[in-house]
Amino acid sequence: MDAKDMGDALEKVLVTEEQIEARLKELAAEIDADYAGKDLLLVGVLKGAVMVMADLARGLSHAAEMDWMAVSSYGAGTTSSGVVRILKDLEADISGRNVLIVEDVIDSGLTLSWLVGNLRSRGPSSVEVCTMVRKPLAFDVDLDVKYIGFDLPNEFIVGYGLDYAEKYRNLPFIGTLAPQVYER
Ligand SMILES: O=P(O)(O)OC[C@H]1O[C@H](OP(=O)(O)OP(=O)(O)O)[C@H](O)[C@@H]1O
Ligand code: HPA
Repeated sequence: MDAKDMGDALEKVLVTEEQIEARLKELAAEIDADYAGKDLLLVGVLKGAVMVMADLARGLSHAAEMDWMAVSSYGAGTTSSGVVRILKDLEADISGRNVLIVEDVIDSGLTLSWLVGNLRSRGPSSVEVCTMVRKPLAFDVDLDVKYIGFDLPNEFIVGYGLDYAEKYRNLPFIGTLAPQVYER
């Protein structure tokens, strides 16, 4: 799916496919350097992180492992409920491991702060966070995010894994939707 397939649903592109690709290369180089000689387990948060996980992992020289969690913090709408439930847990035992959580977006920060606390309680050597997008509300939460793709304003975004009502995850760029989409 691309902009031409969206009809009047696309409002604007905020981050292009080329910008995402270039930034992921930089982040992969940083991660390779930081974890050189160490074990690394990438933990993707389903479903939104699928795209960033796939592209980031392929950009690494490190023989990192991958595992997945699914948590639910959003209902059908566009605001976080703050209540987090584990829908799918990790298969890996992370005690003594270096864990890097891979996310598509940190918005209110509620999902990540809960997830970091949950994973820390399992005795890993380290827990860090990599996100494609961070939004300003996350500054209000005490969260240390080591790898950030883009800081974007407080607007609802779709594409590159991010959905509205489960759609638009398969856009190669990140953008906003025209207001009429929310009224349909
Ligand atoms: O910082 P927060 O306000 O907590 O929001 C961020 C979370 O919301 C999105 O997931 P969502 O629950 O929409 O699930 P999805 O990845 O399956 O779309 C996103 O992937 C993050 O996990
Ligand atoms: O802006 C967003 N878009 C899609 N999903 C999200 N989950 C939190 N914030 C967002």
